[in-house]
Amino acid sequence: MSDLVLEGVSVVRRGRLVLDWADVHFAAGRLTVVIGANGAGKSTLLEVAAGLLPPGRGQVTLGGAPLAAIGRQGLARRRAYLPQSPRVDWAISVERVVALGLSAHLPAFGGLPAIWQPRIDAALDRYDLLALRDRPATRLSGGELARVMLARATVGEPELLIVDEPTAGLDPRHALDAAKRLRALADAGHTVIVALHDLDLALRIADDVVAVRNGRIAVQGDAETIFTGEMLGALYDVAVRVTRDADGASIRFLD
Ligand SMILES: Nc1ncnc2c1ncn2[C@@H]1O[C@H](COP(=O)(O)OP(=O)(O)OP(=O)(O)O)[C@@H](O)[C@H]1O
Repeated sequence: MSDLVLEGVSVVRRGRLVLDWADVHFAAGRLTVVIGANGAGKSTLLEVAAGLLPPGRGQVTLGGAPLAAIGRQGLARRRAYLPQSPRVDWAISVERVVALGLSAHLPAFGGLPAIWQPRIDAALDRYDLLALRDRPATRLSGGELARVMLARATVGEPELLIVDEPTAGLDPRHALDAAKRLRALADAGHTVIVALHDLDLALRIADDVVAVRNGRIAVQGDAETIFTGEMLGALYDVAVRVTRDADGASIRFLD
């Protein structure tokens, strides 16, 4: 498993600097939560980290190798990226959508080799989708589709997993389950990067935090140390109290 490192990364979109000299270290075996206000640059950071948006300046390396040198197929085998609000544009079964997560591993021609079927079944089971496997993915609720997309992103057990707001639209049971699955991947040594607005969930699952403000990395490091009311207050311009007790930590916005 490999660390993902961004060095001096800047991105200009439509003439605006939206990521300014980002130096970020995403460690293998850690779950890093990316937080920040709307428009701060979280999705941009994740797209660059996934190798989908080339930075105007700086470089991104996985296990010491620049993403460009790893190549598109090599990268597709090693990392999965789940964008914010993913869509399915035509009627394809839930099972087929999940199988798409294996595309980079499959031979170029022919059907799905039987050896992969148990992986697909396990991914459907993990995300509580067995009853929906033959349903067209265009006929699902928002939360059901979000679970399908998580199953697709994780079915290949990618070394690097990057997910943007994966729990948006999930009910509490499924959000907690999804968060636990992401945690389990990090515990198994994978590099897991998750952008989240749900700060309670972030506190619950993060090993590390990267806080983005106005296109700059405001702070990054161990969640225990830097997840404080003061840091969150400065990040979101709102008074925040972080309380830690026997049940874990919780966040209260005070105004
Ligand atoms: N495709 C694009 N073209 C031009 N500007 C963009 C594009 N995508 C994002 N931006 C701009 O880049 C900045 C950062 O956007 P980004 O989506 O990275 O923020 P974010 O922190 O993920 O926000 P949110 O929490 O609302 O999802 C914003 O000012 C946004 O308007």
